[in-house]
Amino acid sequence: MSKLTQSPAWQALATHHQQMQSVHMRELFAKDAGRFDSFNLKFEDILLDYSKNRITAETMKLLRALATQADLSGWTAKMFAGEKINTTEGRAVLHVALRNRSNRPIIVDGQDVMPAVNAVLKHMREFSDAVRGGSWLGYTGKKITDIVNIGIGGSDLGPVMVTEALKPYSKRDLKVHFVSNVDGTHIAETLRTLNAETTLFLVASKTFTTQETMTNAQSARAWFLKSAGDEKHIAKHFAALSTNEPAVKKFGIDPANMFEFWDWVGGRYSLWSAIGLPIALAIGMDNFEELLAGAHAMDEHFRTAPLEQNLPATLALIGVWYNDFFNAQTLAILPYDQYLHRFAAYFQQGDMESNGKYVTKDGQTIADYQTGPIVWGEPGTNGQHAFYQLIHQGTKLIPCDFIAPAQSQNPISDHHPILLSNYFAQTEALMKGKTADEVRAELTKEGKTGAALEALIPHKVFQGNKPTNSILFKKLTPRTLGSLIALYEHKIFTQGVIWNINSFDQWGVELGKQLAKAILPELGGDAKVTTHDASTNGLINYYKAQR
Ligand SMILES: O=P(O)(O)OC[C@H]1O[C@@H](O)[C@@H](O)[C@@H](O)[C@@H]1O
Repeated sequence: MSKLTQSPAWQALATHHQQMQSVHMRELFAKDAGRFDSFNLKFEDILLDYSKNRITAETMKLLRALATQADLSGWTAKMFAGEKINTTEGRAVLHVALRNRSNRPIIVDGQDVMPAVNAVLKHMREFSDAVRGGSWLGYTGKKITDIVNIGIGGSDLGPVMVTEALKPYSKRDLKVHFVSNVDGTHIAETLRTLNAETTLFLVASKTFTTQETMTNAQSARAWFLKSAGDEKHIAKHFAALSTNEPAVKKFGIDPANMFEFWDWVGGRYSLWSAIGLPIALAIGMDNFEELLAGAHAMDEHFRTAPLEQNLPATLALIGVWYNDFFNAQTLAILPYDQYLHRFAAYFQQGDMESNGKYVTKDGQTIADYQTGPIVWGEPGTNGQHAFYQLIHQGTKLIPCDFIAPAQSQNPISDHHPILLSNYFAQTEALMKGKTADEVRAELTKEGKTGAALEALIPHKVFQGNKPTNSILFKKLTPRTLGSLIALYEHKIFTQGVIWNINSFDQWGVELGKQLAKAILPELGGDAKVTTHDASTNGLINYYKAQR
C-alpha cells in the first residue's frame, strides 16, 4: 500500500465511505432544511452550491484533514513564492505572477519577475491598441481586419476558449482565427477567405519548435509571400509569442514583434502571458487586464481563505472523494452558456495534462489510488439531448459541474429563463431521481394498468443520488471569467498536491512526438517499411500503397 492510502486521513475517509455508500442525497435533504446554507460558498458574485453531493459535514471535515495532511498550504506558499515545484523540469510555477495585479515582488533565481511581466503587458497594450485602433498598417497601407493565431495545446486552447467566452466584449470587425492542427485542411480552410494585405499572423509557441505550429507557420509565411513578394513585409504581418528568442529571429520575425514569456509559465497555464495577445487584440487590453484582475482575486482567495471557505480547495476535495473513494472515472463540465462552449475542452488539457500521472513526485509508481479524472463536457442544453441519458440512467457514476450566468449577454424573449430552468431542473433530477412509486402513480394517472404498467416501471425509474456542483454567477464578464479559470486551475493544483504528483510537467506527450519523427522519413519513397511491429509496418505499407 502507498504512503497516501495508508495515511490516517485517507484511512478515515475509507471507513467513512463505507457508511456513505448507501446514503441517498434525498434523505440528506429531507433531514436538513439548512443543507444549502451549510454547503455553499461565495466568491464575489460567484456562488458555489455543493450541497447536491454525497457528503455530510463529517465528509468535508475528513476531506479537509486530507488536504492538511498533504500540506496544501505549504505547497501553495511554495508555488506563490516562486519555488521550483516543477522538479522534473527544474522550474518555478508562476502563472500567478502573470496576473499579480498587486505587484508584490515574486523572486525567481534572485530576481523579481514583476518588472518583466509588466513590460510585456505594456508591449501588448501598445501593439493591440495600434492594431485595434487602425494605426498598424499592412504592407499596402491597409488596416488589419483578420488575426490568425497559429499555435497548439496551451498556445491555442486558452485563447480560443477566452475569445469565444468574451465575444460580447470583442471588436467585431477584427476577426480572430485559430489554426492548430497540422492537418493542412485547418490552415487551408482558414486562409481561403483571407487577404494577405489585411491579415496579421501570431505564431504562438512557448518552445518555437513544436512541429505542428512550425509547419503551419511556414505555410502561412509562404501564403503571405505569394501575395506580398518581398520578405521585408513580414515585419508588418507576423508577430511571435514565445520564450525562444533565437528561434523567433531565425524564422525571420522582427524582434520588435516578439512578445516574451518565461519557462516558469506552463503551456496550459499561459493564456495570462503573451500567449493571451489574441485575446487582447479581440477584447482590448483593458478587458484583458480585467481578466487578469479576476484571476488575481481568485489567487488571493485561494492563498488566504481557510479550507472551510476556500472554493478551489472545496471543488478539489469533492473531486477526490468521487475519484478515489467512489471510483468515478470522469468529470463532466457542463456550462449553461453558449459562450463557454470551449470551457470543457480547455480544462480537458488543463486537468488531464496536469494530473494524468501514474508516478509520484518521488518517482514511485501509483498502484492503489486514482489520479486525474477524464474531463469532458458540452454546453447545456445540447448535452441534455445527447449524453445525459447515461448520466441519469447509466451504470457509471459521473460527477458533474453545472455552470451558468444569472444574466444573459443576449436577453432575447424568454430564452434565458428557459435555459436556466433546465440548468436548475437537471441537478434536481440527478439528485432526487424518481422512485418506482412515483412512476407507478404517474402511469396510473395516464390510464396504464396491469402487466403493461408493471413492465414499464423499471425503465422509468431514476435512481438519483448523482452528484453535482452548481456554479452560478451574475454575468460572464472578463473579471468573472478570470476568476472561474483560476478557480479550476487551483482545483487542479490542490488535487495534484493530494495525489503527490507533479501537475506541471507533461512527459506523456513526448513518446508519440519521438516516434512520429522517426516515421516521417519512412513515409517517402516506395520502400517497404519493416522497422516496426507488424501492425505499425502493416499500416504504414497500406498507406504507401494507397496514397
Ligand atoms: O507552446 P508550444 O511550445 O508550441 O507547446 C504546445 C503544447 O505542446 C504539447 O506537446 C504540450 O507540451 C502542451 O503543454 C503545449 O502547450
